[in-house]
Amino acid sequence: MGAEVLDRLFATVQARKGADPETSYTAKLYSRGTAKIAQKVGEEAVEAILEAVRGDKAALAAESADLLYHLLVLWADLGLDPADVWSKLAQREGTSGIDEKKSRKV
Ligand SMILES: N=c1c2ncn([C@@H]3O[C@H](COP(=O)(O)OP(=O)(O)OP(=O)(O)O)[C@@H](O)[C@H]3O)c2ncn1[C@@H]1O[C@H](COP(=O)(O)O)[C@@H](O)[C@H]1O
Repeated sequence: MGAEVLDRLFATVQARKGADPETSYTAKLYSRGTAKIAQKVGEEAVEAILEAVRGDKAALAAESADLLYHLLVLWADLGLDPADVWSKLAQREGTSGIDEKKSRKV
C-alpha cells in the first residue's frame, strides 16, 4: 500500500498549487518558496532521526510521515516526477550498496 499512498499524496499536493495559503498548509509552503520547503524537509528529517535514536517507534512513524509529506511537496515544487525516483530505486534493485560504492572508487 506504501507506493499507492505516496502517489495519491503527490497528486493531492500537486493539486494544491494555486490554492489559498489561508486554507491549505501545502499552498502556504509553496508561497514560502523552495528554500523554506527544503528547510522543512531537513527539520523533519532531524526530528525523525531524534525519535529513532530515542527508540520511539510510534513517534518515528509519525515523524517519517511528516518527512515524506514535506519531501513530496519539495518534489512538486521543483516539478520532479515521483516516477523518476521510483525508477532510480528500481534500477538499483539487486545491486548491493557495498558493490555500488566499490564501483565508484578507482
Ligand atoms: N500529510 C500531510 C501532512 N503532514 C504534516 N502536515 C503538516 O505539516 C505541519 C508540520 O508542523 P510544523 O510544526 O513543523 O509546521 P509549522 O507549525 O507550520 O512550522 P513552520 O512551517 O512555521 O516552521 C503541520 O501543520 C502538519 O499539519 C501535513 N499537511 C498536509 N498533509 C497532506 O496534504 C493534504 C493537503 O493538505 P492541505 O494543503 O493543508 O489542504 C492533506 O489532506 C494531507 O493528506
